Amino acid sequence: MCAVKAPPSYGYAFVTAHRFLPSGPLTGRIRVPGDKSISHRALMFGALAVGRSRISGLLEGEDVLATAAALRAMGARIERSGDDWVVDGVGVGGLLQPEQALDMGNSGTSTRLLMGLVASHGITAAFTGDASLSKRPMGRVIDPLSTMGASFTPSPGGTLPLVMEGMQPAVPVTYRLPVASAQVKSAVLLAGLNTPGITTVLEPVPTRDHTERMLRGFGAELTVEEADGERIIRIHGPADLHPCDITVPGDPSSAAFFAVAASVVPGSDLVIENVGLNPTRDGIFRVLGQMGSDIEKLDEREVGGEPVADLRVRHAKLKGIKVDPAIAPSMIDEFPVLFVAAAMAEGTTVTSGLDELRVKESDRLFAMAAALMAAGVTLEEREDGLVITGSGGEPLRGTANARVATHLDHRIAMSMAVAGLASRHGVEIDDIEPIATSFPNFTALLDAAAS
Ligand SMILES: O=C(O)C1=C[C@@H](OP(=O)(O)O)[C@@H](O)[C@H](O)C1
Ligand SMILES: C=C(OP(=O)(O)O)C(=O)O
Repeated sequence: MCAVKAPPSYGYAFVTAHRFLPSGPLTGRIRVPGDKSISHRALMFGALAVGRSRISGLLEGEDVLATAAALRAMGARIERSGDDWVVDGVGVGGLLQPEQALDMGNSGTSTRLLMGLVASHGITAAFTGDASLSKRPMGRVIDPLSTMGASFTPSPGGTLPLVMEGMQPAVPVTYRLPVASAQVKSAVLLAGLNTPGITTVLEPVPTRDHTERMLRGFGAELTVEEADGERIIRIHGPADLHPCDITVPGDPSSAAFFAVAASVVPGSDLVIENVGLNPTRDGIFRVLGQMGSDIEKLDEREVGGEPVADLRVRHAKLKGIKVDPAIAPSMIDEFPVLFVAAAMAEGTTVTSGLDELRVKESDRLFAMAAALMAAGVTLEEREDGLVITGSGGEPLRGTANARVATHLDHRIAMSMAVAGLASRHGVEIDDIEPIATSFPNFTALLDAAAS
């Protein structure tokens, strides 16, 4: 443990550098926090229901808390109650105009989904975010929401900060997604909640389907059909949402860091409890399986309408593979840590079709290429993926003073923490503060599993 707090270069809060040292086996049982995507949606749909929803297992990460704060600013009551959270909704159409700018912090999901909600309410809202979020493209939601009637004043390049004016009643549209994005799909469907008529999203490449599953659970009239190889999702508005009790399963994106860590650190035998395994999210476990990992699903069950299991992960000799780009949407946030698994495998791993990684919290292809090279990994950065030559299970050989830059990206920080466990000298990360956006107890769990 070497944590050094220092003033940041980007202007607020603190940065905390941390060296993740080579580790002994990961063992025992751990439980990762609630799913981030489901937590955002539970708060939003609860806020639009008439009555009180109760949420257990909510992720208390900064991203989800930014969603909660924004919904409060628009009239919902959201409070922690013991271990649960309660949400008193305002009803679809009932969002109030926020008095101040909505601070979205680091969270793309909060921003794009809330823009969808505001689009069909007769209110004006300003959205701001941190240095990372302020670089991310919002044109992808501005385009369809404009055709529904909302108007926008974004910063140059279609980014935050921006001001938007919703339109009530908005106009129902049929929108074919030009990019495989659950955030864009959800923004249009959420705008459709308060739009009279049928709003349709055509989805050529399936993405995570929590919005569809959960909106139906809250009582929306939403149908999903498949035709000519695409999903057709229709929402009938205006919708009446009824309150729900929701149990949020563990986040597979968070579990992935521990699944890779236990796979690459010799002697590991770790159980990760309560992991959500929705087929639109479980690509990482399928790809690790193709690489020869030893991951067993125990006690498969359903939690909150989602498939869940405990995962027993044992150290295994991984081999490099060519990753099918078609699997990317079901593991889009897990590529940084997959690259670490590839760095420890025998042979070469080739990834492609990953252009979307360039517009996440950081350019994740660039950031991971630079970080892994600093950790001693041989790789090639291509336009749409990385080609990584694995160490064959040998600890990564970076120099003792190598330091990696996380670019305000929690997933780069956690992936390189895992690389540190499997390295000869450890890996120093310039700033671990962003980890709190999605996985506040990450280092505590790592210390517990590796002790
Ligand atoms: O809808 C969601 O909850 C999310 C969708 C994905 O983003 P895109 O829709 O931009 O791919 C993912 O990267 C993000 O962490 C969460
Ligand atoms: C991309 C991510 O989140 P968001 O888009 O919500 O910032 C992520 O959590 O990896």
